[in-house]
Amino acid sequence: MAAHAMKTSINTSSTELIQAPYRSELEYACHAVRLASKLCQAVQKQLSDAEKEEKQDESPVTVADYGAQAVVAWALSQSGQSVSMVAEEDSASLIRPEGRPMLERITALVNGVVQQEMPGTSLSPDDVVKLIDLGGSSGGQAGRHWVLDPIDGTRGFVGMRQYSVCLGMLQDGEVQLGVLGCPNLPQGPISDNDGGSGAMSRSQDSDIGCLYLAHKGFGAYYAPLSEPAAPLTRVFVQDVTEISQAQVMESYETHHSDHCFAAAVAKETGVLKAPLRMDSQVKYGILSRGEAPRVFMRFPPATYREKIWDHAAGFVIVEEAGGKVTDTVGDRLDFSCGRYLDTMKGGIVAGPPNVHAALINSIATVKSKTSTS
Ligand SMILES: Nc1ncnc2c1ncn2[C@@H]1O[C@H](COP(=O)(O)O)[C@@H](O)[C@H]1OP(=O)(O)O
Ligand SMILES: [Mg+2]
Repeated sequence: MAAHAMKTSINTSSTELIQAPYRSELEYACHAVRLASKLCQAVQKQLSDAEKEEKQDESPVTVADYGAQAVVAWALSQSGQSVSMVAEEDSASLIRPEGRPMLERITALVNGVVQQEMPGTSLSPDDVVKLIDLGGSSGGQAGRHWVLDPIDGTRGFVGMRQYSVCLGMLQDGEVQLGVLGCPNLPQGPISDNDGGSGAMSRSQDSDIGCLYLAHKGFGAYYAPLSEPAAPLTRVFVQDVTEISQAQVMESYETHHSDHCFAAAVAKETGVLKAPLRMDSQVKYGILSRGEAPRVFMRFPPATYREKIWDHAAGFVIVEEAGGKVTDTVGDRLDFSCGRYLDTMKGGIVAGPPNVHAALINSIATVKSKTSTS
């Protein structure tokens, strides 16, 4: 496939990224995430009041999920390089006869986005199926694999809360690039309301929508999601100088992460502030931007199998912002084992290094207290 000229996706001119080996790939990735975020925003705006109320009808999120995956695959393919992608969705349910109406809705949405980029382009339903199925790679230790969650935080998307478009790039088993599109995240200071639907109620504001990106060895950066030409700002995790003032970030959904266990760990460590509950990987973005001393903890049910696309982008962004991201025994996350993070033990702890070790110790203490009580 011939490479096409890219519109500006990020303004790397005054940053260390000028020297980075995967700078071009990062530019394509940022462009892809911006386009997919645009598609998701359009669908979320159209959610009817009934859909918001009932949260029963999963079709808007399904359409946006598939559509965002197709748009990312299309935008990455514009580089002219072959694309191997480990992504959440596949076309199995769309290629059945009863999936045809959904496939047609998705195709119309995808064309709406790609035609703005490249007038005259018209993708057929078959093209869209092929793009979605580029996500069927099994990843692993060798070669290059893009890692995509087209909508992380589907509950947040339907609930008009936070969600993110998450794209990472694995090269020989290491996450080299990460891009997080956070369409509902305020650009200014986060308040506790922003975890719920508070941020959406200020959706008329222009100060909503954030893009975080990182290149291994070359830093983590922020830009407003809708301003491709804006200069990138380098971001750093904030150290915790007073543990009582640190804030724990955790899942909004109670069944995604054990809030009681997190509260016990926070207490054991000396944290006094109430937690900030938010959906999706936006929490990694908030941690990396360092506006306040925060940490992120996730304790999923033991039966839950964690996927690489739910953490790859956030992982490299936080690490490049100077933070530490491990499982609950302090081991680095390993993204080279295929589609799942199967070596991860117990969940995820992320934060500035000066408090990360204290959290890991507290987890061990709380576990031993619960097993002996
Ligand atoms: N039963 C579950 N337990 C733990 N995590 C889950 C569960 N179901 C979905 N998730 C995933 O939790 C992540 C959301 O992060 P958070 O819990 O921090 O809001 C998403 O990746 C979501 O998947 P999905 O991307 O399919 O929505
Ligand atoms: Mg996800």
